[in-house]
Amino acid sequence: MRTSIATVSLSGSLTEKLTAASRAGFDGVEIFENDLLASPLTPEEIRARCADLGLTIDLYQPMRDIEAVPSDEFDRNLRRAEHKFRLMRRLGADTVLVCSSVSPLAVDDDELAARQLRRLAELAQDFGIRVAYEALAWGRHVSTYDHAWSIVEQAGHPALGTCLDSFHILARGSDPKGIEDIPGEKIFFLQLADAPLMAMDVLQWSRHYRCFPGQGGFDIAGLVGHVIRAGYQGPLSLEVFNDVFRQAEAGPTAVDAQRSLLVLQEAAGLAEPPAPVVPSGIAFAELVTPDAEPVSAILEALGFTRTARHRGKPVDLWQQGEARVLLNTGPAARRDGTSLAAIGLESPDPAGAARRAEALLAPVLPRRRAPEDAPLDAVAAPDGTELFFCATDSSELPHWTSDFEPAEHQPPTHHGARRTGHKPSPDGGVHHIDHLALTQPWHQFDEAALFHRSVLGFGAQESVDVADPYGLLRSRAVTSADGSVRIALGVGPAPTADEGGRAQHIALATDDVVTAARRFRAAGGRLLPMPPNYYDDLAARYEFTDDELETYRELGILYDRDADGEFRHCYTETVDRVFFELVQRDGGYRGYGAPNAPVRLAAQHARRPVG
Ligand SMILES: O=C(O)c1ccc(O)c(O)c1
Ligand SMILES: [Mg+2]
Repeated sequence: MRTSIATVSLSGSLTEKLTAASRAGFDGVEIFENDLLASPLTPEEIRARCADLGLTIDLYQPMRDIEAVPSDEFDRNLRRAEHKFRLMRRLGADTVLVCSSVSPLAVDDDELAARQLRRLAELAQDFGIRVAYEALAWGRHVSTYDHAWSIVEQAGHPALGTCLDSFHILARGSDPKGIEDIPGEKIFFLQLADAPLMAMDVLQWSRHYRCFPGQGGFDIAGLVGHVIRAGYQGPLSLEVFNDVFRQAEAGPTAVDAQRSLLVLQEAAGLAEPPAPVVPSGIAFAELVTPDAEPVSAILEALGFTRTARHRGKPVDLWQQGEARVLLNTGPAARRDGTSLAAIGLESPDPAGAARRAEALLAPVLPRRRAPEDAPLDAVAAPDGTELFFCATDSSELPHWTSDFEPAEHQPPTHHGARRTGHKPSPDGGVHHIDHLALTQPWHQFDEAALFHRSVLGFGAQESVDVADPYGLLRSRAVTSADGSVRIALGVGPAPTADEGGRAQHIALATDDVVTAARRFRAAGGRLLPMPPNYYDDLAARYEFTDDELETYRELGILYDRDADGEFRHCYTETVDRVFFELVQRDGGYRGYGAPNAPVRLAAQHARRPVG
């Protein structure tokens, strides 16, 4: 279907918004009146700019407080409307949105509302314009879509129809099934916005927290299904008032918006992009660092072995069980310091995964980063992390490991060997990467969750808020259905957050975190100490033996439990942005130890040099 976006959804000048919408592949725009008022361009110039960019102007909006008012007031409203109709002619826009009145002058009289809207439609018709009447969820007397439709129906004029807005409909808790009772040709416009489910004033909710479909808690695809079954033929148009998007760069926001519509159309059965290819494991995590020493020392103390080195680049492969960490001391590190730059995802069909990603507007990266590399399909996540689709054990596909040659004087390597599953390692060894935690730029949290869900076919868990001593951290995990890939997406306290706010980490799975922690320490590793008060509290909440508790306290091991299992975890020191976590996940524990995160964050802040 045709796609459109309201200029209010994007940041910047009108010109910047139009350019971003066009580049992201939108067919049209809704011009928000304020964007036009503030623009130095004449209506004719805006019209020409849109035409140059291949955009139609699908809606001009909003016209407010028109209907159900005393007749002298209505006469003034008609005069105002006529003025706007002339403007719309100059713009080349043929549909105007009229939202239900919030005026104290408006009376609760549907018959009067219908009569006045009919009069407005007659005037509009003289200008070749159609009026789309929308119920604002906080309208004074009209606040539901079915009420707005019944007034439109009463008015009975061909130039008057209704505008449906998913936010107003779903925020009021209306049943969208009734949409199917509206004749499709009377649905003049469809505006789409999602929102996180919150208990708050509906106007504030709408003006600040709307988000793109798939980023909130509403069933937008279900609603669209009803609208399509009603026979609606117009565009799918995004109208998102959001405090974050207002500040973020328009270009990436427009791409995020277009991606949300692609996924929405797939969910509503209106489009069939290449199917998701869900990754089946983490092949590797790649750290870049300007100085290999500190991270190598930690890896070594954790029991990793440097098993191989890249044939053409300063990249080492460190391995333990199925956990593989690449340590890259190439040029990128000088720019970013120590950070998690890339993730290798085991994929049953790397080319298919890349096709899916490309169809969903993920930036596809060159298949070879350097001439000597094996060709690998790769895309960039919104935060710039490179995602490689790998097939470590496939006989037909190029191995990423073939770029590496065994390190000298090292024990025999396992890379390239057949996957044997996760062998129990009661000796405290690490057998695989349990999860990766990536901190997103402050304005890309919703985008990141939608990206990982839609491009990689992951499920997204609920977002959790974690108290940091200097702000609030939000975290949301995206995982493959079987839990073989888990990525925790976080967002730091503030745009200006220090490096701590942008920390990343690699969590390593062990069957025995106590032994693993002891071995790490015995090998010279430094564990993050936790405050004694935490262990007092653990003693109050759970029935540990004194010995057990003392062991946890001594090693800085944290504990959590859910309905399915238990979680024990501890942390290494931090190098620049990066640290490691050792985790023991027992039973079917699904979380990431979120209740312990405030204590961990405070402990990490306490270790940071004061500056
Ligand atoms: O918040 C508002 O005023 C407003 C205006 C126009 C719309 O289409 C809408 O959904 C909300
Ligand atoms: Mg609307």
